[in-house]
Amino acid sequence: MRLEAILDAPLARAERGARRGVARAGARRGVGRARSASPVHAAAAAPAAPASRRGAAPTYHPISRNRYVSRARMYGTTPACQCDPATGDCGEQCMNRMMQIVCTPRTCPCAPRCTNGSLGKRAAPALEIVEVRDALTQCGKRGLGLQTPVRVRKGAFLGEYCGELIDLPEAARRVREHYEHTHNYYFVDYNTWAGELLDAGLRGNKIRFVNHSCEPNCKMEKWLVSGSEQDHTAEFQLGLFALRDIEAGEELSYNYGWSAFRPIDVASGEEGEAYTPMRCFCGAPSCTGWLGRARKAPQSSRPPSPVTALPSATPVPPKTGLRAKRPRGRPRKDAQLHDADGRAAAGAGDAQDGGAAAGAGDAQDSPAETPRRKRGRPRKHPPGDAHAVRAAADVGPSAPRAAAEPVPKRRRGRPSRSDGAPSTGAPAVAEVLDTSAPDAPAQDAAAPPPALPRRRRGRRGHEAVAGAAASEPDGAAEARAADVGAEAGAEGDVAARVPSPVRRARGRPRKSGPLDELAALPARAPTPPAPRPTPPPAEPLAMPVGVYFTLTPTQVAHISAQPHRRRGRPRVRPVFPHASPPRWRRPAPESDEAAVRALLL
Ligand SMILES: C[S@@+](CC[C@H](N)C(=O)[O-])C[C@H]1O[C@@H](n2cnc3c(N)ncnc32)[C@H](O)[C@@H]1O
Repeated sequence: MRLEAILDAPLARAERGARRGVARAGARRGVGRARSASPVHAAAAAPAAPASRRGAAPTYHPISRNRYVSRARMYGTTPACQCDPATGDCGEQCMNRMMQIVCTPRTCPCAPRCTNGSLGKRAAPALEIVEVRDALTQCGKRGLGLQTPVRVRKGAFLGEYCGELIDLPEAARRVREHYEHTHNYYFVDYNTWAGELLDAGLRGNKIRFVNHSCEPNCKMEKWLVSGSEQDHTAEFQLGLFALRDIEAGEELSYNYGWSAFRPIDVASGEEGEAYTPMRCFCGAPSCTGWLGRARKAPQSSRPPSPVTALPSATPVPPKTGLRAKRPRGRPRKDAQLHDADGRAAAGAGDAQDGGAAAGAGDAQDSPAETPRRKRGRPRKHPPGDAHAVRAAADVGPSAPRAAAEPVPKRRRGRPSRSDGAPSTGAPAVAEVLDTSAPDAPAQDAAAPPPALPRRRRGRRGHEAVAGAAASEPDGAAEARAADVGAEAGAEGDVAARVPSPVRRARGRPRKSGPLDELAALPARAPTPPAPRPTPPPAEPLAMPVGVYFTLTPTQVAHISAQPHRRRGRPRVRPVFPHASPPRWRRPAPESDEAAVRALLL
């Protein structure tokens, strides 16, 4: 008896805590105590613990706003809308609302009547969410689900997807320690380019229970709540909205856009090929049978990844949405590496994270388009001048609409492969892959040295992988690099794809060298290349997450107009909206004497 009491104590404490938490939440939202006694609720809202301890699905801590685990929250301003405070309340015509930007009460002209505030504070939909919480229900093979007990109109806000902001190494750790054996994943993509996810597995709210459907009745949207992409201070909120009128008792669902999460995929255009297929049990008439893209899932030759898939947020929009941004010109030579559709999809997916910019830039690396870049007006700034790019795209959060203007300038200004300037763009895995395959014959001594542009592309791609490795201390990036290499083609050897030191040499090509002497020798019968040793299977690090495709064209243009970002975590810049200038900024010297004195100090 005493032993049982001891064993039951943690669970009992957890359930008491869960009841208290639910009761508190219910009291805030006007829900009675009786509902919190449901065992489903107790299990769902109990404090988090590894599932292996109790042999049950992992529980979670209920939270009502995002927690920042891998970094501190960044603060910044959002643009003020143009609504008329006399008549408007930031309704459907609010510019911020249309761009999925949350109004800041401090700057919104309609405050305090603004209805476009933080998703977590939107009062009217919150009532619906409370009702949805009580409708947690067993959904067979899909586990728990969420349904609404009241009728919901189209476009209604149903709740914010709350979770913990984590980076990729932390996500990998959580998958291995908490989620892998449950096959339940609660990651959604937060900032692709920064490698950040929102995880509702350990801490979250009821929106985490919304299942995937191939014919969803909801959609997940990503709203900017503060800061800007340009300053790397952007923070977001994810919200669930009704796609159509939803009847009472209907289960809520959205299209996860399930895919393997690898930041470098953003640039490669190979999104969707590497994830571990998971069967979809949504039961929709048009169900593809798989979470994600059915046409690609069965083709995956990779063994099931231990770090498997997880849901994403929003449905993949028609890929034609960004096709207009594709550089004009002849069709690309390499259909796989420069897949326009893949690029468009990837660009759209991370458009919020600057991915569209990278997509456009990488597309211009296509040899077919190189001559086109040299036409037109001469550049005002030297190629690769980040300031020039920034100046062309200098749109602050207070001028979101002007962001669409500089897009073409920026793209023209991107350094060509032949001008020798360092790339300002984010190197893509596509570059690694593109370099590898064509340059493989260069190992043959009789072959001429490879062309310089390809060497550059390969080097940049290599640096991308190396940079990622440097930023991830536990070697996750190496694993990912190997993973990407394995997924890139039949060879699966990322080491063989990384250019040799000779090919990575900077500067003009040598006039003569060992390779030239070899090339000058009389031709001989080509010897078949020696078979490459099969590399040991790399530990996969594909963490399936979704990609958000919810940007409006204006938002896409806004992000496309911004300079490329570094990979890895963004540099956090302090924001001083109201404070005096920082101390380290000395006032400009007024005279030569003052300037000399300032130099001497
Ligand atoms: C965000 S959770 C959704 C809530 C989950 N059903 C639960 O019980 O906690 C995502 C997980 O639900 C399952 N799931 C959701 N939709 C599904 C579907 N259409 N078919 C199969 N499994 C699904 C998958 O295991 C997935 O990893």
